[in-house]
Amino acid sequence: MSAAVLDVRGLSKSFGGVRAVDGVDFAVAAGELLALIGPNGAGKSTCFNMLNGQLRPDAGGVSLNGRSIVGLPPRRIWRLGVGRTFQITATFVSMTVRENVQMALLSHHRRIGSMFARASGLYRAEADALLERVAMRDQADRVCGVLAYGDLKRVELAVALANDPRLLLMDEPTAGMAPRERVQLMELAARLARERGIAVLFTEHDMDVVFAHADRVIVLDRGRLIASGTPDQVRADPQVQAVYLGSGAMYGHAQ
Ligand SMILES: Nc1ncnc2c1ncn2[C@@H]1O[C@H](COP(=O)(O)OP(=O)(O)OP(=O)(O)O)[C@@H](O)[C@H]1O
Repeated sequence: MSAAVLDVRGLSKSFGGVRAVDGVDFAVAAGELLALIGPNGAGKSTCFNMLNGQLRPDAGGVSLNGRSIVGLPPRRIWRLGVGRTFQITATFVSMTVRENVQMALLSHHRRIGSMFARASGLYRAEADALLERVAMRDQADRVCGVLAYGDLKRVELAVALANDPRLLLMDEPTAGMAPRERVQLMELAARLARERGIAVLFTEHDMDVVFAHADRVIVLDRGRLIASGTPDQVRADPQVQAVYLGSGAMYGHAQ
């Protein structure tokens, strides 16, 4: 396994008396898909929001390729190579698929100041190359507002890739998708992660997706890391089974 892209040590955050994230340690390597799972309220979103700078940790360290990013504003963290795909898709619905990716490329290359109307030829080839990678090239001229949900998620992946991320945070990437689309999206994410050496951290409620696509899994419960290992190790862990007992989630049913 290559050196960690993301290294998290003792990460902690409380809200009032609630220890939302409590002394959590983990690392993600280049090309690796790490799933962060846990029941509702376990601390997954709080953890994500500390990694992307939306929340400041009370304690702990977060480093990206050996550089501390704790306390940096979200924009700076994004610039350093932390991309994110959203549960609610973050594309501009009235713009075309290609324009959305061009906008992301303009922003990455710090040319967002140039008038977009005049700049519509900029990064067109790069945008099309990214769209090719996510199998959306043939829909480049459609406005995002008319796309099927699964297609929109692939555009969102291309938008995230435009920033050339070292770490990609995917917040429930397959929520709202049909089973076949879920498999396709996660296979695509895994392929891109390996090709580009991107570390991927994702949260997911669908255990089929987690066990089929994660290289490793970490489990939070009430803010604490209770298990980590391969999908098989985590599935067989009695503490993990106890946390999920009765939810049916460990057996592939909706939570
Ligand atoms: N801004 C906030 N103010 C107060 N409490 C919060 C806040 N954000 C989260 N919490 C609390 O922190 C705990 C962890 O919440 P968090 O949203 O991180 O869990 P989660 O694992 O993402 O849950 P879910 O799967 O339901 O999205 C919960 O008890 C939650 O109520």
